[in-house]
Amino acid sequence: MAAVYQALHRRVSSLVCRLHSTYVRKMRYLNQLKEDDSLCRQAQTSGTFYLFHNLSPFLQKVGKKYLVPQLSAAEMRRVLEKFPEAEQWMEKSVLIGCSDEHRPRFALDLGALDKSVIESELQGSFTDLRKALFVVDREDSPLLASAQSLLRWHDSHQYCSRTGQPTHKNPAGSKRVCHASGVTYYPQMSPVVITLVSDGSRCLLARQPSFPPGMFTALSGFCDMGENVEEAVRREVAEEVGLEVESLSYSASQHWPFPSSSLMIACHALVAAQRAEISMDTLELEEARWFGLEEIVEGLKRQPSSSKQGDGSFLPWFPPKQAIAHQLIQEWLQQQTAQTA
Ligand SMILES: NC(=O)C1=CN([C@@H]2O[C@H](COP(=O)(O)OP(=O)(O)OC[C@H]3O[C@@H](n4cnc5c(N)ncnc54)[C@H](OP(=O)(O)O)[C@@H]3O)[C@@H](O)[C@H]2O)C=CC1
Ligand SMILES: [Mg+2]
Repeated sequence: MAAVYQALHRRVSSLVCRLHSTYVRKMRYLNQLKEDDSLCRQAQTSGTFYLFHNLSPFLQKVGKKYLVPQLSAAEMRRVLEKFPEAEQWMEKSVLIGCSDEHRPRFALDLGALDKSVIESELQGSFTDLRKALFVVDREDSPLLASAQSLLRWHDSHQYCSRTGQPTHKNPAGSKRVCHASGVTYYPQMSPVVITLVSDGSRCLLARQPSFPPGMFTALSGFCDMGENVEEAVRREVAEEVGLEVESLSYSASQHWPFPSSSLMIACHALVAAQRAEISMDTLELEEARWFGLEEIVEGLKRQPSSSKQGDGSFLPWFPPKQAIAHQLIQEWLQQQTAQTA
């Protein structure tokens, strides 16, 4: 009877499994790898690897395109064989996803090894993430950003903040544990609000002194402890430009790896047109001003390289498509165009 029941159970489970979408099965598999250490160790032998060196991803230039190569476990072993000290280094890798066919993907930072040896062996170069994100294919950018953030988190959480003892990564890299205190540490992101303020016919963009010349973007700021998104938006807009938000709406979110790991929560906010005089926080911002529809259209067309004028000043340009600020500006433009049509 028990055997019949077990067979029936297996049949129902496999039917349920087949009914699940590719996405659901993929997420379940990834979760299993995080929970089951021996399964994850086994997966490392059949997975693919993205390489980093001191947090810079490895890219290959083919013609004009920059590719993000995935190395097989065998290729990884061949690279690591060149460094006797790195024999066990595949264990340092962290799980960053899997293909639809459940081939796991890992990221590994080889920062302590001679980078020129790896670059010539694999015919490519370790490239600063600030450049890499904007030259690789659009679907590769989020992967590089989250892989680097996870590697950065592990690098900066080597010790327990309670005991000072080393912490230990689980095979998937989804947590670190201090054996002395029993404390488990999980990777963290800082929530940041990014807000495109409008007065109904214009939108407000600002620049910090550290931005490249001519670049303007939406207002942003880290959420304070205990704050919700609405409170953070209202406070940041009040602090940075002295305006009071009347209403706001959520647009989208994005993980952003700079300077460490942030969850950017993007919103549109409205201020009253008759109370739209800017009073800028000069400690954080260099310039903050209203932009009309035409100026936004022109700014979106402009490249950083074409923004410099004969007199040395710069015409405004906006963040590239990969940044959520770009999406906010595009949405505002569409809304204005629809209103004026
Ligand atoms: N993807 C996108 O489209 C955009 C992304 N951004 C990102 O948004 C983030 C926040 O924007 P920003 O205007 O600078 O933020 P804030 O307006 O909050 O000001 C930044 C300052 O806040 C302090 N701070 C408070 N909490 C943190 C924390 N958890 N981590 C780091 N600093 C903190 C730091 O001060 P101190 O150093 O004095 O301690 C820092 O200099 C930036 O990292 C930026 O890269 C911004 C615009 C567009
Ligand atoms: Mg700010």
